[in-house]
Parts: sequence; structure tokens; C-alpha cells
Amino acid sequence: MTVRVKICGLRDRAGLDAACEAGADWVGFVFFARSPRHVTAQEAGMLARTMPKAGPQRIGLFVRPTDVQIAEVLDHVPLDGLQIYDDAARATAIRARFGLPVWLAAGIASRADLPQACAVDGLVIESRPPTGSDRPGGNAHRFDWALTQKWQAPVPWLLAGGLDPDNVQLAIRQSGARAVDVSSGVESAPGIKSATLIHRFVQAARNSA
Ligand SMILES: O=C(O)c1ccccc1N[C@@H]1O[C@H](COP(=O)(O)O)[C@@H](O)[C@H]1O
Repeated sequence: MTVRVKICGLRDRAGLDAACEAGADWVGFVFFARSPRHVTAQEAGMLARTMPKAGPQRIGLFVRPTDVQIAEVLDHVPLDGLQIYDDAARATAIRARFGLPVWLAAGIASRADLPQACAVDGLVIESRPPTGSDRPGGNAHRFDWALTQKWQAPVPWLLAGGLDPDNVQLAIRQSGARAVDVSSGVESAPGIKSATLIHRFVQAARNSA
């Protein structure tokens, strides 16, 4: 089965074009001011509206958002789904309020952290942020991928956190993931996407056995 790929934290045309050309399934826009990948609704709108029709789906990433923040973004950006960093009840409420697919991000340190039930459309399973980080994701920080091996996931899920073109095949093998999500690992510097790394990452994920 093909492994699906999300390239997150796109901020400019060159990065977005590379993700589309490489055949990513999803691209992500980060609406979190403390992130080096932050984009305004206007910037993301310009990018998202000019993507190929049959291109990747557009995911908006929010950290503990208010309904007003999400609504303001949706006024400018045609999003296909929302990636939410908040508690499960809030993610479910956002799904009901906006009628869009919602992925809930879950920070994992042990098997006990893996969700057994949820009322959202997908889960982004990633590492807990390292001590001192001021953001819950995008830290190039990985966890023990074997933790998800025998997990009976309640909904489709993506593996994230510290993935890059050189480790993604091992990560897929060890975790059993059928979808992967990357940001830092396809950058030449924080917030600066590399077309070469994006192509290498998508190719490596697709060619994983
Ligand atoms: O990318 C960010 O800056 C970010 C900020 C706040 C929450 C999540 C963020 N990124 C997401 O985190 C994971 C893992 O990222 P990385 O590959 O380790 O950099 C991924 O879903 C990013 O989209």
C-alpha cells in the first residue's frame, strides 16, 4: 500500500510548487505566530488559491485556536482540513462547528499516550516537545517509532516528528505508519523549505516497502 505524505509549514511559492510537483498528498499552512513557519491568512490564501486542481489537499494547522481565529482564516483560505493542537473535546467541537475534517495532534512519550478512541477524522502522532520548546510541534524531535507497532488506531493516522529523507523509510518500517508528515526535515534552515529535500522525502516515503 502506498504511503501518503504531508509536507507542512509551506510559506512560499517555491516550496509549495516543489510539494505539488513531488506528488505530496497534503500540504500544511501553520497559523501559529510563534512558529518560524507562520503564515498570515492572506499569505496562505494567495498560495492555496493558486494550487493545481488535482494537487494536494490543504491543511490548516492551529494551536489552541479560538473559533474566531479559525473563521478569519477560512474567510481567506480554501482549506480541506484542520490540524488541531488542543484537547480532544475541543477538536471535536471544532469539527462540528466548521464542518471540515479535523486531525488531532497527539504528543507521544509512551504506549499509554496512544489514543484508543476519538471523534475526529485523523490523528497526527508525534513526539512530545523537548524541554524548553515554546511550540508543541515542528521541533525536529522524534519518538520511539516502535511504540505504534501493535496499536489499533481508532482512525487513520500520520506519523510525525523529526522525520527526514534519510530516516523516513526506517520510521515507516518500525512504526507501521501508512502516512507521514514532515516540516523541519525538508528545510535548509527553520522556515525555509528545500525543493531538493522535499523531492527526496516524498520519493523515499513512496519507495518504502
Ligand atoms: O511547524 C511548526 O512550527 C509547528 C508549530 C506548532 C505546532 C506544530 C508544528 N509543526 C508540526 O509538527 C509536526 C512535526 O514537525 P517536524 O517535522 O518535527 O518539524 C508536523 O506535523 C508539523 O506540521
